Amino acid sequence: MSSDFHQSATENLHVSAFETVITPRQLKEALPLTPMAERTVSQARAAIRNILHGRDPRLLVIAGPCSIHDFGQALAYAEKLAALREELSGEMEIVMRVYVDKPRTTVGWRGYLTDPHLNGAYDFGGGLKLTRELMLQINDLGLPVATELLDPFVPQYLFDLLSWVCIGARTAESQTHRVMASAVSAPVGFKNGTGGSLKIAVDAAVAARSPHAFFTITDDAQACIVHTRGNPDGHVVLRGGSAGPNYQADSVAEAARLLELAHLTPAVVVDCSHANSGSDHTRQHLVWQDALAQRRSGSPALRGVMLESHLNPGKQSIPADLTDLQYGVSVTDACIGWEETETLLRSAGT
Ligand SMILES: O=C[C@H](O)[C@H](O)COP(=O)(O)O
Ligand SMILES: C=C(OP(=O)(O)O)C(=O)O
Repeated sequence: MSSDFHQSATENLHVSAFETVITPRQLKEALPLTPMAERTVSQARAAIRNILHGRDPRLLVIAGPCSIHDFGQALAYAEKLAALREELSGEMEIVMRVYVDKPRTTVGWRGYLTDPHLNGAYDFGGGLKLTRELMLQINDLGLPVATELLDPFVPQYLFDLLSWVCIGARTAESQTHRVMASAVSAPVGFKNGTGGSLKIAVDAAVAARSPHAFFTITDDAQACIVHTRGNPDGHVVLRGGSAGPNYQADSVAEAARLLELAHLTPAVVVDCSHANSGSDHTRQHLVWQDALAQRRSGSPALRGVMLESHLNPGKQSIPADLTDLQYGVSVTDACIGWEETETLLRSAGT
């Protein structure tokens, strides 16, 4: 940890340390994209684009833990999901949620990327290495990876490994995130705001479609300005809001209408969790079934569904003694367990 930073009467008054960290180039040289991972990402991005733009009738399914907190458990989940992805590939394009950077309503554990040891040590360098290794191994299984884009410098380290990216409900209105999304090589879904505003998500997709310029770092961690071309694959993720759920047909139709008005492809993903389930994992199946019924009744805009799912159902608080953690149970939002995940995914075609 370096304490060598400039302090004057007007700056760094609330800072205790600056700490240098591995550069994007060093991380990518230590853990390079494998040929298999490159194939997984390229093929999944193309498939997801085709689904979003209505050229592939299959369902996009983004399933996985609310947050990753254990490497081995994440990989055990990935192995099961990779097998199911293969089996159900005629009906759906399955992508795994590998969410490592968590936005908190106030405070709380911020995820595997920033605090991989779950102990408040904020070992970002370790979190970057573990996350890249995990995402590589999952891609090497042939299973594409999805994550939430939260921290502005993370894309340089990890985004060659991502097939689908989300801007969450707490940041969809943020210009910083919208302009970053304009640079992302994968399709980006924008959640409606926590208050329920659909306009926030549609405005975000409109903003991200345009070219922008913003501050970031190069692969060598040199401060730079990146000039972007704009992301043509922005879409909306309905996650409910403080007034209640918004997965129903009228909300999907309204989202599609607003996207079309903005000259964007009317592509909508329904999140079965968060405010659509009242954060009650035992209600996710109701949203899943409703979304599938909408598709069966011919709703063309509903192109994808998100599930928060882990090896075991429910959630747990992070205990003081980490050996007390229950195996495969979420440490953030409650998830459905693997058994129910498998049942729901298999039921999609019936
Ligand atoms: O998806 C996860 C959570 O809903 C989000 O990170 C907010 O969590 P919190 O309200 O527990 O802080
Ligand atoms: C934080 C998440 O969702 P939201 O932004 O909808 O709260 C999430 O999907 O992990």
